[in-house]
Amino acid sequence: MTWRTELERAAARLREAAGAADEVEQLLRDDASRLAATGVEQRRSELAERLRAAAAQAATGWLGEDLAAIAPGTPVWTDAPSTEAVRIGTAEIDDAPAFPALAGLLGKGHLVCDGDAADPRVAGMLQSLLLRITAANPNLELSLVDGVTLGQVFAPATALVDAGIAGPVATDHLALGRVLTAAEKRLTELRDIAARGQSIADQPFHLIVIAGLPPEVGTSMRERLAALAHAGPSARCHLVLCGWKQLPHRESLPAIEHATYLHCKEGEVRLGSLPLPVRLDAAPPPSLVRAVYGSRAQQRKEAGELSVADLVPEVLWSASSRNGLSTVIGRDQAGRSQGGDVEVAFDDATPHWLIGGRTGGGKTVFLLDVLYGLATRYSPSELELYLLDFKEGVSFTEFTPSPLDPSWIPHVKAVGVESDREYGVAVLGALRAELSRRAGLMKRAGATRLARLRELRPETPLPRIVAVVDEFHVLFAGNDRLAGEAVAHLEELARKGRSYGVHLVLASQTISGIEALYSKKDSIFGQFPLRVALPGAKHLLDEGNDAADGISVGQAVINDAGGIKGRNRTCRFPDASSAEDLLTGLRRQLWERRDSDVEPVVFRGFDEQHLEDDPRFADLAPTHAPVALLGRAVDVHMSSVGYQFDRSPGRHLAVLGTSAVAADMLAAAAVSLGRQHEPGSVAFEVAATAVGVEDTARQVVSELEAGGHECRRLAPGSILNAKRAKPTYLVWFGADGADGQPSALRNLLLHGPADGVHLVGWWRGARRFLDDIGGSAGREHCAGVVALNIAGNDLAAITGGYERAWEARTNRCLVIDRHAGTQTLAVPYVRPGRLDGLPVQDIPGKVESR
Ligand SMILES: Nc1ncnc2c1ncn2[C@@H]1O[C@H](COP(=O)(O)OP(=O)(O)OP(=O)(O)O)[C@@H](O)[C@H]1O
Repeated sequence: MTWRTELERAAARLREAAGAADEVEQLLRDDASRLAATGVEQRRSELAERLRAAAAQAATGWLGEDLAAIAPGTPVWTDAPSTEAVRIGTAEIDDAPAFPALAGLLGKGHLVCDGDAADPRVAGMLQSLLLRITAANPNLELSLVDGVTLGQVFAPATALVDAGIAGPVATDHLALGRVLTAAEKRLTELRDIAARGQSIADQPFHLIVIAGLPPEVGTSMRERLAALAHAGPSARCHLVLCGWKQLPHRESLPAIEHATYLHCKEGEVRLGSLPLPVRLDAAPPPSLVRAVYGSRAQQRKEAGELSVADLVPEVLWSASSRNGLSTVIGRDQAGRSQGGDVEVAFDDATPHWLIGGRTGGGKTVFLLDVLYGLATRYSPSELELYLLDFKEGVSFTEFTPSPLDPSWIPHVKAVGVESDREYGVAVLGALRAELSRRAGLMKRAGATRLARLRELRPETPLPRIVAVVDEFHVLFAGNDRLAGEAVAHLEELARKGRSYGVHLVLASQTISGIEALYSKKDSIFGQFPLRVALPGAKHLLDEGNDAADGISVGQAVINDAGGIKGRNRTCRFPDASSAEDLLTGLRRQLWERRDSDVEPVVFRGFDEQHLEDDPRFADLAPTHAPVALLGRAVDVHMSSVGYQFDRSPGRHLAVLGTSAVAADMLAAAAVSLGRQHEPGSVAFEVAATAVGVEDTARQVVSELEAGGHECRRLAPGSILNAKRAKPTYLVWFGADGADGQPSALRNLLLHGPADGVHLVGWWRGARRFLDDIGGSAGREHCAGVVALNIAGNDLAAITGGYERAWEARTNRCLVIDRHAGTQTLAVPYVRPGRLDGLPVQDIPGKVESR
């Protein structure tokens, strides 16, 4: 074969590679006549020059220039290149560089090399090729496989892996198998799109770079590779396949179609049928690598992420919740080029959500994103929020007023922070009652859907309700009565909420604990089609759906079909915790638009409750049915808890327990009663026989006197035999032992109410109290009992009821009215700072020891 024929072939290959060699061919044709006339040397150098020029046209800039000559600050390309050729080395004539050796890759075919990355020439070429392709293609997905150097050859590309442009480097045949499976799946998807007549031109190229095959790779995997090579180019999938060589005693290698072959011999590398040896490109300079990969990673980060501001719609409160609620939550990596925004919805298809992730996995941030997204789209007449958090933390406090910022999110009706299980159950119970109310409304209106009811009853506010329960598994802790109630409420809400516009979001670090506890798992959790798996989520997606295994903080797998495979969307969601100023501004904006000044109820498990803050206390006025205010109920609205006095038998009140909180409760009772009587119509008597109550007693006296009441201090020995000429409240701090006159006490309990004489007393010992009132026979004579730190058994002995389940604990009391048949768990009224000042052993919660 003549030199000229060879070069013509070379030109043909160049054209194949670059699609730009027409010109080269033309040049060769034009020169044919002159070639004969001039010397070989000159002809060679002329041709080399022309080929150099043609190659420079076919592969410009990042694709063709000498990487060592490119400045690190050179920008990567923002538009896809118009040519398919990429330089892999330099063709040499007589050991001197002649012109760039190109291969057609993205948009064209594959590059196959019999050497692998264990050969430094191949390693260098791979590194420079990867850099060129990355710098030139803004829309690229990479899969990196290295079965020969354990990923070493791709170490410079770590930034691409971190940014999600490349998957983690596959170093064994199993990982290679996963890469192939994913590529085959993508291929099918793109082919389907194309088959529907839609363009795939704006889909990213997928380049699989195999630096060397893992040793275990067998026939079937080689055949899969060949099949992928066959079908790949039409679906924008290309291969750089190194280490593709016949092994001794193995069956023959399948052919790789659409490929340019690179043969690495001992001292020489040949590219396709180019008649010249090729010196493969060396590894690029590290500074260039850092600059290119860093800037691509940054671009990917910016393109793949929504900011918190992107969660907010252009116009606030303009959406209708008639058919459901939805908000954007993040951006989908794969769908980036098509916008890729991921929305989540509460609608007929996904009425309830389940969110899982390990501690620090981003649950709180995800919830904040969702809640701000919803609260900015829907007005409070379209959406109400109930937020419960069972962990120690501050997740939802930002929706509520604080001393520094009086604003709140107007959709929020109730927030539980470090909630009691009782509070959680109370909120769920209230939502269930709302469900029933809506069911009644629908029946009467003849509607079967919320949307229809809203049409028929436009005057009735029927917002959708979203209840978020963070760390919901706490509700089930204990497997007791409360857990049973919680399950019953959740089941009902999950089953019927869809029809009535009540939606649940349950978030937890794990649901495995609950699975073990409740065989009803399927019936409950089957009702939660939307699954949000954050890093470390366990048992949230179907078995075998491992989409959440590799995600990092800030990413979520959203699955809208109960966790089944094939319905995952992995997205990035913005970090609300880093946008405090923006969120504060938003909260203010929403707050200023509110049409009600009713603040959300905030239940903070460990907050003190004070009588002075009770709106009911401020409204007290003289009445015939006075009520001693004692605390705030652990219910949705934290309603005030009182004990009513009238002239029926047994209307006395005993506060039981060693805690000093009892003295404060007596004070709250006395002061609130004082407000409900005209001065002079009743007398107050105050006895302080317990140690350490003198201050409180004195304060009660002075407050009652300030209210115009007659108020007598009684000394020990004279407490029960004082003459009472008018209705009287005997407020007794430390009634244990009945001042040595148990029979006088029983007499007072028995006959007092008829004359308007009532005892409001504190007994430190529960059994002492029972003895003083005459044992179980005397129960009927004191209908009001407040349990502080007393044991459940003792309480049951006093009431004759079933209060054995009572568990005394910090800052809680049980208010029992035996006549009304009520038992109310409450937070007792205390003097401000009381809990801070109490020694630990005196805080109610420590059951008295006997
Ligand atoms: N989308 C995100 N982007 C970047 N960082 C995030 C993102 N989400 C969360 N983080 C980071 O992770 C930290 C923990 O997140 P978050 O408080 O939401 O976790 P959590 O799952 O609620 O944890 P815990 O249950 O322990 O409270 C945040 O302070 C933030 O720094």
